[in-house]
Amino acid sequence: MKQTAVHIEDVSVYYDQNLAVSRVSLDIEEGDYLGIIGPNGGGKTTLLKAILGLIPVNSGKIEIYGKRINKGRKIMGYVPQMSAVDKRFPISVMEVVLTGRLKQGISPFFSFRAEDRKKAYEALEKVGIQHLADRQISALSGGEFQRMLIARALAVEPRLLILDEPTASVDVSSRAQIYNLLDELNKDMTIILVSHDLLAVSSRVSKLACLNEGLIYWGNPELSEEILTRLYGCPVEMGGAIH
Ligand SMILES: Nc1ncnc2c1ncn2[C@@H]1O[C@H](COP(=O)(O)OP(=O)(O)OP(=O)(O)O)[C@@H](O)[C@H]1O
Repeated sequence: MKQTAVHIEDVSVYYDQNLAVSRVSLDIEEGDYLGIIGPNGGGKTTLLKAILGLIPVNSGKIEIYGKRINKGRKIMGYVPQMSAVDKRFPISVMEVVLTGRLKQGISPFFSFRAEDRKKAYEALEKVGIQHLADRQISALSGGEFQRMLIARALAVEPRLLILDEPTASVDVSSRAQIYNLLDELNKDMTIILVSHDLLAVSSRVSKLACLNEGLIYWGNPELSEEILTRLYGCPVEMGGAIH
């Protein structure tokens, strides 16, 4: 039997008095490729952050490979929304990817080991931008920037890769490259992907969760008109991305 990678049980998250995620329960099995879709403000990023242990849950519990979150965190790689990252920061691609190798409790005179540099370079090779290792991040295209963020998450050597809209702000060919890369990575790791790209998500993922505060649907990636209407509160075309 497959191991449960993420166990989410009756989880609710509030920001002050405002409910963002309401009583969500779902299990993600080892090797799954879960897509999470839903309207703006539907709680997708909040749920990802709760899985990562970046924000506390107000009720319910989350376990990563059978353990409470803090212990599981080292096995998760996170690709945040690109808009959450300052592109103007004067730092090279390699330096960003190396931050994925940082351990907690480092000293002020910390320096990366040769092993860290090797792993970071391998992560860049995996996403196909090793030739950009020394480039400043301000000089990257949208697609290259996204792949750098994925490389940073891979440098953690995660069992679980969590991505928040990795195809936002990239062109059609970069989008296809990123989806192909995720298909490849899914051979070795469990993936959770938040996306507004309904067609791509429903054709690539192995499980689908539809979130609008509460879980509207969870199961095989078969999107019906009825589910989409309930999710977005209006009739929706499958054709493209929804923002
Ligand atoms: N740091 C915060 N403080 C207060 N409220 C927040 C905070 N972050 C998110 N929220 C609110 O929580 C709700 C869920 O937001 P969240 O970002 O999780 O949604 P989302 O589904 O990821 O949206 P989007 O598709 O637009 O990225 C929204 O109403 C949002 O305004």
